[in-house]
Amino acid sequence: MSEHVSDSTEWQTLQGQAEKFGAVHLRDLFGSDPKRGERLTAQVADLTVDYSKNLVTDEVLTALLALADRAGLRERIGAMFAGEHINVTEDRAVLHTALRLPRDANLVVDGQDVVAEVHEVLDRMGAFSDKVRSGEWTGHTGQRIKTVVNIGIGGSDLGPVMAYEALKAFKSPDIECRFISNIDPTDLYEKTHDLDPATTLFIVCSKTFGTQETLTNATEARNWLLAGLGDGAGADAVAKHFVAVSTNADRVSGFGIDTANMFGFWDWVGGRYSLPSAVGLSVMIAVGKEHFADMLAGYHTVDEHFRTQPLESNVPALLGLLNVWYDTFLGAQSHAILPYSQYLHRFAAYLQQLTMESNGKSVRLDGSPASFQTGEVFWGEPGTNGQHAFYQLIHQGTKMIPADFIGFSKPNHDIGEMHDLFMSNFFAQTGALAFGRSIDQVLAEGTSPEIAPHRVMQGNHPTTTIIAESLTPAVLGQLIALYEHITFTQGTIWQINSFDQWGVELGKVMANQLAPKLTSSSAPAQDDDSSTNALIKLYRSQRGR
Ligand SMILES: O=P(O)(O)OC[C@H]1O[C@H](O)[C@H](O)[C@@H](O)[C@@H]1O
Repeated sequence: MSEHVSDSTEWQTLQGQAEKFGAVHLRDLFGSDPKRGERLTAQVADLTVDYSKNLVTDEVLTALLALADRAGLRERIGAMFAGEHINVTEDRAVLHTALRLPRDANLVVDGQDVVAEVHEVLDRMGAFSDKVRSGEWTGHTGQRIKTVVNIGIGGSDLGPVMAYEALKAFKSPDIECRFISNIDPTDLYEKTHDLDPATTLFIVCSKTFGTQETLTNATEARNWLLAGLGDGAGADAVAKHFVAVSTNADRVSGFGIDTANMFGFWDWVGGRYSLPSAVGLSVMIAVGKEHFADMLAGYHTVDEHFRTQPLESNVPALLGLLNVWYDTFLGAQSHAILPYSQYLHRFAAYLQQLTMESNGKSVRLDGSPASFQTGEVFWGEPGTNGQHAFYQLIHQGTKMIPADFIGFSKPNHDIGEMHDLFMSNFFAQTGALAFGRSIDQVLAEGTSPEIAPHRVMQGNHPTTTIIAESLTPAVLGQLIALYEHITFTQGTIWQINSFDQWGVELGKVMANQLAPKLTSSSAPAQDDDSSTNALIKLYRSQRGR
């Protein structure tokens, strides 16, 4: 580990291959190998992954696998699953994979029986969600809960809201979930103004229980609840309408939530990896503990694949290596996530935190600056909406944007011919992106020579196609674990710490320092830079301060 992977001969080999890669076209790669599509398709759990439309030759794939060996990917995978403190800047184990171990597994880390603790919390979550779903858990006035409002941000929001939306087809018709994340008061207002406090349960979800946005929203939600319930509502009412998810029991009780109503997790779960922990409580209440268990089992099958498969058939490792190829060697800046499923409409947003907070780093584990490009910008929208918005730039723009197309053979709701039409777009797009339309084809269609260049599509745009039979809780867990391990693979090659997020901290500190200058009419806004000073002055004058 002391040596830099970027100084290795394997790295240089890939640089050499990248330099001559401009001449390679997917048309030729498919033309010279009629079985490429089948050959470069792999299976992980229920996911069929066709990576044949990527800009790689067998030579490049071999070189990428050699790079993975050089970076010690196998050993790093082992270290993560064993609970070694691979998050060196926080001296923590990285054990989100333990959250989905089956009950009969064994894992003792730092003297802690991890599996027993995980299942103890899962059991408490299951019992609680059963009570809420059945109506046995009632609010202050004795009415059953109709709306569960999760208050959290970042990893304490994006996972739950994504999974809740993704699994709508599996949710109880009697319970709706809402998610408040932004400290913008309009978020709190919009999510609560039409609710009845008597039938609303808040889950205050925060790993640290120190996040300004979440604690402020939770305080105002408590005010809203007590005001709405009226005279006599106090600590007893809060106990009926507020539960907490956190690693910090002291702060939870300091906030006024009984720790009997707290669901814990551990510092070895990063926020962006925390959906399968108690952070998923809102999702469990919505879909039931059995479906939640199916989701965890789905995660686990991909975890086991990643842990045990040789790298040449290890799907998350291969896709992670492809991302390194595009990003570091071919200079791609971004990566599109294009799910052909409306239920996955928050999936790209979820992956943004997972991938960009993990791999948005420019310093290596040994403290030296990374001398190459790391983490890509992840972005995307569900097909076919994206087609009518930004696909033009992918098809005919000047940028290389590798894209993941995620689709399902069976829809959760089948209506007429709609799903076949939907999926015909899915298949058509990856074909058009790969093979394009030549000038000869365009002219042969009768287009005038002046217009023809505008209608030519160069093709050669890389895509990966991921298909499952249908979007179930298990498949959702598999998809998330796939991307978690892709992210891990990239971070390992780059020798960065994918599990800290120091960059986020500065903004938090500065916001807290600035807050008094916005609210106090006396404190002059003078000690910041001239731009910030002027902006604060404007803000204060518009607020009448
Ligand atoms: O769950 P919390 O402790 O409230 O943290 C919420 C979020 O806050 C941050 O600033 C981190 O960058 C995220 O990784 C985290 O998910």
